[in-house]
Amino acid sequence: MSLLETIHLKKYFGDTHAVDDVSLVIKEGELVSLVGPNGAGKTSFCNVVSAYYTADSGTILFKGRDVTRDSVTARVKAGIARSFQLVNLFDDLTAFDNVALAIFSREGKTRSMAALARRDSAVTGEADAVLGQFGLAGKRNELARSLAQGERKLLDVALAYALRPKLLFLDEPTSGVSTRDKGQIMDTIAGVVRGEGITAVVVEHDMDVVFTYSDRIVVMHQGAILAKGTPDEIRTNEEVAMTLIGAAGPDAFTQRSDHARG
Ligand SMILES: Nc1ncnc2c1ncn2[C@@H]1O[C@H](COP(=O)(O)OP(=O)(O)OP(=O)(O)O)[C@@H](O)[C@H]1O
Repeated sequence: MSLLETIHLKKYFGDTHAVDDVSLVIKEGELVSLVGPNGAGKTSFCNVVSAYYTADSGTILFKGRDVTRDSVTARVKAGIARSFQLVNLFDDLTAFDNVALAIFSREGKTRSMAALARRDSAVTGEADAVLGQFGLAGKRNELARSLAQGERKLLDVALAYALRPKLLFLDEPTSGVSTRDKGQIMDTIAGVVRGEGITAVVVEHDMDVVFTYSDRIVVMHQGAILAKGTPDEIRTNEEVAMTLIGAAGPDAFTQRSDHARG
């Protein structure tokens, strides 16, 4: 069943067609990777769907309802959440307090409720459970600023997850971490979203990660959709390979990652 449908969605910045007539259906429960060269429009697409940018034209249907003109808050309430390319944490608060505050904000309360959050057993129980799901229970009392980069990325995703979305946009959740940490981060994220039946759209540059974890891949180029399909279909799509890695041949992705490893 379709969870999200964009119809002829457009967002322009002057002459830049950041999102250019994108019609896309995201089905309930799938993990979709959104890939494309720098400037392809991936983040802009996420921003328009999550209301950080206003669409110039087109329609966004979420669970069949037109949310195109709804605010960020209204879309979060409807079940759309996102994390950002640059993590969005309160650095001077502990991992636990960051999650507790996300839970409070879901309830429409504000940062000034931090002290109260710590005494609210429903919130503390849920925050600890979320930290556990993201493998961060041992980091509960550490300041966000002191966490390793991979832990910060996971905590950032945990905050978006704490909003209890039906649809979660994750903007480059593995950027800036080692290859080994990428696997661990994606294992954790995929485990949580699949376990909870959350639909996820992941912006990602690392094609090894993309091919390993995606149910479906959407390739953007110059604001538009260049291709979409299963990992096997995208892996063997020569136009996609030329656009993403500048190499031709049906095995281009495999050779490229063998080369990178070897
Ligand atoms: N707020 C903005 N103001 C002006 N131009 C913008 C804005 N946001 C995005 N753009 C432009 O829109 C185009 C698409 O950018 P976007 O960040 O969506 O691409 P991307 O595929 O996410 O790139 P990357 O992989 O580098 O993050 C780029 O040309 C970018 O400069």
